[in-house]
Amino acid sequence: MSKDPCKILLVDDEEDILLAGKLLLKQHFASVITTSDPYRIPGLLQETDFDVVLLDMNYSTGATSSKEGFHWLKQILQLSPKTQVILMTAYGDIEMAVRALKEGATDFVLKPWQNDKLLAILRTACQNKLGLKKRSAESAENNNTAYHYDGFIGVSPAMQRVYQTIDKVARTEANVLILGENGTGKEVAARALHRKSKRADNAFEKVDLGAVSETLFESELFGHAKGAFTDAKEDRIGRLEAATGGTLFLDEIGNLSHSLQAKLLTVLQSRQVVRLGTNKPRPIDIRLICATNMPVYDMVKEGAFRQDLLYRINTVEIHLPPLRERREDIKLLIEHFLRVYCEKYDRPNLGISSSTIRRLSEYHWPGNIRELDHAMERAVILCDGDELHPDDFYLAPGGAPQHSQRVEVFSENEYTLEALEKMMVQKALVKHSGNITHAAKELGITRTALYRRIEKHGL
Ligand SMILES: Nc1ncnc2c1ncn2[C@@H]1O[C@H](COP(=O)(O)OP(=O)(O)OP(=O)(O)O)[C@@H](O)[C@H]1O
Repeated sequence: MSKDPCKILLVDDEEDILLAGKLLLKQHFASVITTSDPYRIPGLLQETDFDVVLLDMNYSTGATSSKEGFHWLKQILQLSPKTQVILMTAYGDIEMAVRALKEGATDFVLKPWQNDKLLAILRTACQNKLGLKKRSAESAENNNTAYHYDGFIGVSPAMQRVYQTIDKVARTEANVLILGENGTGKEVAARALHRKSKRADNAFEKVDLGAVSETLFESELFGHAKGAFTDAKEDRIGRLEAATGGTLFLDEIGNLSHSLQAKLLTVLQSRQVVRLGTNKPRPIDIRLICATNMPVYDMVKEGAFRQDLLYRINTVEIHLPPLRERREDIKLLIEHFLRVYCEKYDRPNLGISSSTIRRLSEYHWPGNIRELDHAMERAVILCDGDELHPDDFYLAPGGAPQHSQRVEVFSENEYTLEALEKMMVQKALVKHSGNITHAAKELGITRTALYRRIEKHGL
């Protein structure tokens, strides 16, 4: 899973909240800073251009008035007007939260938070902020936009066709199916479609169907009433309802089992959901975007994917070409990621030799742009000199998948759980030529869990 390029500041006087928040958020966002002292906010805002501040409302012992929260909300908006502020409030403080929205907060979240709800709110806030940043950057440097297109970098004819299709369909309500290998930018395309649509001011709700278990599917997508099942402690809105007015992005739709395909189809046809444990249909007004790296048309022929569901979701199709089929974009992407990581890791003098660019352009990038992104980040971190050379990249000769060269052999003494886990992950990646979905399936874990392990073991 790719991290949102978003910088978040979490302010709360309870250390437990800070720890839980940091552990959750750093899996999904590029940078997460926490502080228990609100008086540090002005200094931290001066040091870092935070995209979002997640702010508790009360700091003094026993305080419940939220006066401090309002004070800090005002301060943040004065010091950094584009920063999105999300307030954390206790249950029952809804009136106060509404007042805070009027005073400039972007949104609020109830404590204790539900992880997926918090992540959805933060993602939307990040998109708002990044959209603002992008718009002001675009007007400031028009000369540098020739190869940029709403989150994409690339000038190849294949990408120009993608941009044209996005421009044509974004403002319609057509359902869009985005096809392409892992890491080719399917989510980037989905977000661009949303940002350019009439629904841009409403939610962009992403559901990774590869990561939702069969048992939780209905409650996650359709919601549930309190008591609908043992763990249903309170009423909960589903992701489809949450997307109402906006865009629902169903990622990895090819991974859906047959029975879940039927359930999803029923909802899409009727345009209403019934929360688990209730019998009241609720209308949903969504624009649907789906994506997959699976060969859905072959799957239909084999009976693994329902044809009627495919016809419902593929009004317009967008094919994202693999990087090896648009090599003219590789140099631009290398230069882009080099700029990003030199800034991130404070390496202003680091460059790249033209022979290295040539070598990287010849490689076949089975993991596409995500692999190039990670390779550049790793190289910038590890390079000791002022110029990146081919040796700074762990690329296989002849362009074979990167993972194939890197399976290590463990001796008996090294059979720790960690070592075994690393070995299993490597083996699965090699077997499936770096295809994350297939490797995750073989390992019996979600794609998100696999990405986490790849990061953890530095693969
Ligand atoms: N054309 C592009 N220019 C710049 N960055 C890109 C481009 N395409 C993709 N990326 C970046 O590459 C990474 C992978 O993109 P994204 O998550 O959209 O791919 P995906 O096809 O949805 O992958 P998966 O199928 O594995 O979910 C992200 O960090 C994204 O920002």
